[in-house]
Amino acid sequence: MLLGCIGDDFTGSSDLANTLAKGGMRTVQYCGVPEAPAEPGVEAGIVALKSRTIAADAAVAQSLRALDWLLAQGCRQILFKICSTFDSTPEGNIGPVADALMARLGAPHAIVCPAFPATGRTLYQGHLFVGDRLLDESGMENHPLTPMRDADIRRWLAPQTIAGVGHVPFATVAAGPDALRGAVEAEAAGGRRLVVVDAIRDADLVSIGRAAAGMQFLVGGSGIALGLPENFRAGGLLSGGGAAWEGAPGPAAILSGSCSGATREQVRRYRESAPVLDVTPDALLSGEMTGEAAATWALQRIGEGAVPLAASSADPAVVTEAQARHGRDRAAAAIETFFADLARRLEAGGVSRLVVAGGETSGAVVEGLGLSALAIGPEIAPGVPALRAADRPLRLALKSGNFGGPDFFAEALAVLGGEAP
Ligand SMILES: Nc1ncnc2c1ncn2[C@@H]1O[C@H](COP(=O)(O)OP(=O)(O)O)[C@@H](O)[C@H]1O
Ligand SMILES: O=C(O)[C@@H](O)C(=O)COP(=O)(O)O
Repeated sequence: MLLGCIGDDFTGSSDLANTLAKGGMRTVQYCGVPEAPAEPGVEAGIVALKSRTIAADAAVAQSLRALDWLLAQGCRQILFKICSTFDSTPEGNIGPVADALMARLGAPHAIVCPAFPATGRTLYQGHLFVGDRLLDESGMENHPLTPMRDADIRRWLAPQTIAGVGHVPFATVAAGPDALRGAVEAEAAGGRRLVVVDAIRDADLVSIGRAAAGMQFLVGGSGIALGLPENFRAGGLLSGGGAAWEGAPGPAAILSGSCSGATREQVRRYRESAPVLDVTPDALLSGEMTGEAAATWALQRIGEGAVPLAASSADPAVVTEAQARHGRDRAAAAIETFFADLARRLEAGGVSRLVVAGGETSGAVVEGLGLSALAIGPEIAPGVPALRAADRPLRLALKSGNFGGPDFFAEALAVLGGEAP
C-alpha cells in the first residue's frame, strides 16, 4: 500500500476512493480500522471512520489507530480526508486530528485544502466558496451538526489547532509546484504548520499534488488527491490494473438522513414517482415509528415492484424545532439508529441495492450492516462512486448530502443495477 487515507466520514471516504480509483490506483475503502492486514495489491487504502462529529479525543484515538494500521501496510504518504465544506466546530475535529497525526508522523507541516471545483467548492484568499456563495451563505450555515458560520478557513481552523495556521495564496499556487512547495516550507518555518492553500481549478489541485510528492502528510477534500496518483505512477509504483466491478439488478431501497439542500430536492423529485416514508425524530422517540414497522412498509412496496425511500430529510426550520424539543444529539442518534436498524432488516429481507444519502447516515448504516470493506465501481455523479461490499452481494451508493443532481436516486439505482453511468 502506497497511499494511506483516513476519512472522517463514510461518504467522504467513498468520494476520495472515487478520485483515487479514477486516477488509476487500486483502491479499497475499509469500514473502520481493519483487524487483519490488507490483501496484496491494494495501492491506496482508505480507512473510513465516523469521526467527524464525535468528541475530539475519541476522533483522535480512532484516527491514530487507523494511522498505525496504514503505516503497518507500508504507506509512504498519509492523507486525512475532510469535507469539502470543511465541516467542523470550534472544538474540532479537523484541528485536533490533524495535530495528532502530524505529531505521530513527525511531519514538519501539512497542506490543508478542501477545494473540490467539480462540485463548486473553491478556495480563494483563504475563503471557501460553494458555487458563487461564501461557505457561510451556502446553506452550510444551517447544517444540523456542523453549522459553518465563517468562510475564512484560516480563522475557522485556528481555534481547533495548536500547530499554527498558515496560508499560500492563489498567486503562488499559479506560479507552479516549486513556488508552492517553497511557500509551504516558509510558512512552516514561521511556526504556521497547517498551511491552507488556495485552489480554484483542477489544475491548481494537480499542482498541489505535484508539490506534495514525498510529503508525509496532507489534509483535504477529495480534490487534494487529484494529482497524487501521478507521483506514484512517475515512480513506476502503480500496477495499472483496476479491480473488476459489476452491478446487478435486485431488490432496492433508498435511505435519506441528509437535510442538505441537494438531498431535499432529490427527495422531492423522487417523491413524484415512488413511495416515500417520512420519518421524524418525534415519531421515533415516541415509538410511533420503528425500524421494524418501516421495514414491513418498505418490503411490501418492494414486493409490489417499487423502490421505496425512507427519509428524515427536513427543512432547516423543522430540524431546528426538533433539535430544540429533543436535543441535537438525541434527535440525530434516534435517526441514525433507526436507519441502521432498517438497513439490517432490509438486507435480511433480500435487498441487494441500497442508496444512502448523508455522511453520518451512511456511517450509521454501514456500521449497522457490519460491512468490512468496499470495492470501488464507476462514478455515478461527481464525488459518488458505485460500491460493492467485499463479502456479500450488496451494492451501495453512499451519497454526500450536497452531491448529485435532482435525479440522483434514479441514476444511482440504474448504475448499481448494472447499467452504464
Ligand atoms: N429531521 C431531522 N431532525 C433532526 N436531525 C436530523 C433530521 N434528519 C436527519 N438528522 C440528522 O442530521 C444529520 C445529517 O447529517 P448527514 O447524514 O451527515 O447528512 P449530510 O451529508 O447532509 O451532512 C444526521 O446526524 C441525522 O441523523
Ligand atoms: O468532501 C465532500 O464534500 C464529501 O466527500 C464529504 O465529505 C461530504 O460529507 P457529507 O455531506 O456529510 O456527506
